[in-house]
Amino acid sequence: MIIKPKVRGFVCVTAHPEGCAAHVQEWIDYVKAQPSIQGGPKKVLVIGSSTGYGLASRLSLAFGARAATLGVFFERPSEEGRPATPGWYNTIAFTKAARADGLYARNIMGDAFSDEIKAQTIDAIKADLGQVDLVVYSLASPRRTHPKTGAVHKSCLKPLGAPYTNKTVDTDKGIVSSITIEPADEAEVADTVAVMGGEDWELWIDALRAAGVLAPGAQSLAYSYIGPEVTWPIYQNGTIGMAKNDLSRAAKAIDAKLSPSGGRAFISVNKALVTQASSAIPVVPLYISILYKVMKAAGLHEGCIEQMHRLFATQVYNGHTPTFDEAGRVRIDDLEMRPEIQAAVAALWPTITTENLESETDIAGYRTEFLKLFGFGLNGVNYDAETEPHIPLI
Ligand SMILES: NC(=O)c1ccc[n+]([C@@H]2O[C@H](COP(=O)([O-])OP(=O)(O)OC[C@H]3O[C@@H](n4cnc5c(N)ncnc54)[C@H](O)[C@@H]3O)[C@@H](O)[C@H]2O)c1
Repeated sequence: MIIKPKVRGFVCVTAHPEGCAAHVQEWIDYVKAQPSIQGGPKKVLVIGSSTGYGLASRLSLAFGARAATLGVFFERPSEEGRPATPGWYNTIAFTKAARADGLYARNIMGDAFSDEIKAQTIDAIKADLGQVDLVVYSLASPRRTHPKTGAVHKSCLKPLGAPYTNKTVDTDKGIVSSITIEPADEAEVADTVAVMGGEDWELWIDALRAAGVLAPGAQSLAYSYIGPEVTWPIYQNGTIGMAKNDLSRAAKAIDAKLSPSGGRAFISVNKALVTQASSAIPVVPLYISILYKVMKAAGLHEGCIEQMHRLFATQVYNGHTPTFDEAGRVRIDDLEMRPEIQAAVAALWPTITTENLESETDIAGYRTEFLKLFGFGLNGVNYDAETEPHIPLI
């Protein structure tokens, strides 16, 4: 099958297996070029391990600290005439490379919100690892079937209280327009908290503890975002922000459970980056396009792999302990939030139009990164050649 990108709105419905493998290899090469992480975890469970920050976490710790990794994710396999989703191919590429390097890597494909996948994961830990010393929780999902009630909760990205109007960009067509988003009702807030809040993270930790598969001193972390005021109505003060507040609540509750044995749980606030999850948020892709322009010009740009490697190498391991902000979070978004970076973004924001989008923002870099998520635009891959889309998971 010859596979080309097919972009529909904020998703690409195709993915290229060799391109995804080349993308994973770029990340491995980055990690291998850094000094190794000392005192890192030996056995790591990553929930949401196939793309974005979760994949970058898994890969940093495998190749940077030689950790054994167990990954949990939910991806769609290939079908007749249709490639699999990128995380499927990423996971195969990661696993092959890790095993070739003598590293343990095992994968569990299925709904992490379910009791069944939690049980399968615990069985895998018992069989192969005994216990894990780090649990990374990096799920981003549009829906969750609640394991106890069976209710299906759908998350939404809406402001609270009043409609929110701002600029947004159609990243595919390059059109800057004004968007008004109506506020969420109470049920939508509750649903978004049910999907993206902390309850499932707590259920995971409770299940792992009850099964005795958390090592003494085990740590757990989850990821959040704050960003600039221009995005607050839709992010920090919107439905997703309420879910992230609940994630912070869960971090404290989990921390209280892990700290008696010398462990800890905390949230890392990460930089805004192009991922499948962030491309779906109104306004944010325009912000990212401007931010990339400003951060690249300042020599401060980082992608997922640089962010996660820096998190583990400078905040968690290598003899470091985390530096927490006033709310107890690690701020690996520190470079994004520097006053001079935010001032430059804020100055550009009102001036951006469809006409100057290409010259004044890094929309080109946004598009390149977006296509890379699906394995397109990687050096050394022949996109005109036949490629095998049906690859079994390993
Ligand atoms: N992208 C950003 O700009 C950004 C910034 C800061 C924080 N974050 C946070 O980082 C975390 C990860 O987001 P991302 O951007 O890397 O997202 P992503 O879409 O790249 O990755 C999501 C992962 O979750 C997995 N997943 C989704 N539903 C699942 C399910 N039901 N069962 C099992 N696995 C499932 C996917 O397979 C994938 O591995 C989120 O908490 C997000 O809010 C993202």
